[in-house]
Amino acid sequence: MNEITPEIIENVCLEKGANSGLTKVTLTDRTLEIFGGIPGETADIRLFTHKAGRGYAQVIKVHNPSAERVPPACPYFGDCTGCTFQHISYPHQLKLKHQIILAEFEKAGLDSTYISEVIPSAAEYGYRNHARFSIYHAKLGFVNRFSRRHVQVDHCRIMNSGINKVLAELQDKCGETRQLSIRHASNKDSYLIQPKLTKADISIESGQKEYHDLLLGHDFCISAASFFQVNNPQAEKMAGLIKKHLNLSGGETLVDAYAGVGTFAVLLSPDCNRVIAIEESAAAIKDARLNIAGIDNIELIQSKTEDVISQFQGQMDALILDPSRSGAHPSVLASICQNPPRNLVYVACDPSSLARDLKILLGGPFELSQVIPVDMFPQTYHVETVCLMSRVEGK
Ligand SMILES: C[S@@+](CC[C@H](N)C(=O)[O-])C[C@H]1O[C@@H](n2cnc3c(N)ncnc32)[C@H](O)[C@@H]1O
Repeated sequence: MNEITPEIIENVCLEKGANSGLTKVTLTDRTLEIFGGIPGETADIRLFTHKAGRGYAQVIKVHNPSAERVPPACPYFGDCTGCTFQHISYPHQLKLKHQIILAEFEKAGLDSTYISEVIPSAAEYGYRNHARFSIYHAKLGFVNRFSRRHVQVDHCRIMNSGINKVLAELQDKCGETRQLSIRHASNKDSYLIQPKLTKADISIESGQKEYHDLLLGHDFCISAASFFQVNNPQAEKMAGLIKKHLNLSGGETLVDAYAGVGTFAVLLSPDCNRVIAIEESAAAIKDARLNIAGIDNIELIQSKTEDVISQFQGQMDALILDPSRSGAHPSVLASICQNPPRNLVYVACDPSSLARDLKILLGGPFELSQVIPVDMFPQTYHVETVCLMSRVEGK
């Protein structure tokens, strides 16, 4: 068990931290990770937890604010730790995200010169179409990741206006559940609340099995259990980057691995002869079946990518890999290296597993064209990365 302590330590110098958006303080007996700081600042910090020479603390007073420090837009920032970067100017957030990817590349011994500037999100706030609230005594909010204290949140600045409307409606009324997922389309008047709420004072409909949203004008059905990109305009930009790199001329076979509800398969299908979309989740495949209605060149395969990718040896002209945070299974990478498509795009939400997987692909028959970070998640340290690769001729 961590020890909870109100200890305050004054005048510590904040150093560059690990890649979780936190700064670091090195004391004689312990190293602390610090929320709310910027490297180079001197600050007073309040200790949350410490154990075995490690711990977490939060900035409570800054003595020499960085030029990049801005007032957080949200009154909950710090109590709520969902956002880690609200105290940092948006251009500097982008620089930090660039550095996070660069650090992972350097750790893995990869050439970081391919990493371009981070593509900013036009909306710095109000961009998210999906919220997962924790509930305590009927109140919706988030759990502070260090103190584990529940923080009631009446308005979340990074969620879209639809989610905030539902939040206002449901605040204080959700005692029948501990978690609540609210998804609200960015481009349609469609929403989903799970689980179903049954209390008499709740007038809003809940328990929807799915909702719909538009990406590049295409209607996608998304079930409660299915993944969908949380920042629509950035997802559209990402699809554009992938399309440009794959440079399809209509005759190719594209494999979309980790396909979700068919997002990239659908958006790129007009450019190919055949699209094979592989996805393990039954819910996402069910959605994808609806999403490809009327498109006759997409085949859906419900399977783990590692169990089927080798079946397409010699058939793949182009490949999209968009795995979850843990990255691609080693056997997927081995299979791709054995039978390389001409063009490959790896979309990653975790820079560390990306670097690990790139090491294998670039040690094989691929070369990097460009690594393009896309800011899907302003105000947080998270970053999406689109890696554009091609087969090295003769390899
Ligand atoms: C980051 S999401 C990407 C989804 C989709 N490409 C999109 O942009 O909406 C990763 C997807 O991979 C699926 N997945 C996770 N592990 C998998 C595996 N081993 N094989 C196939 N799909 C998997 C998840 O269910 C999820 O839908």
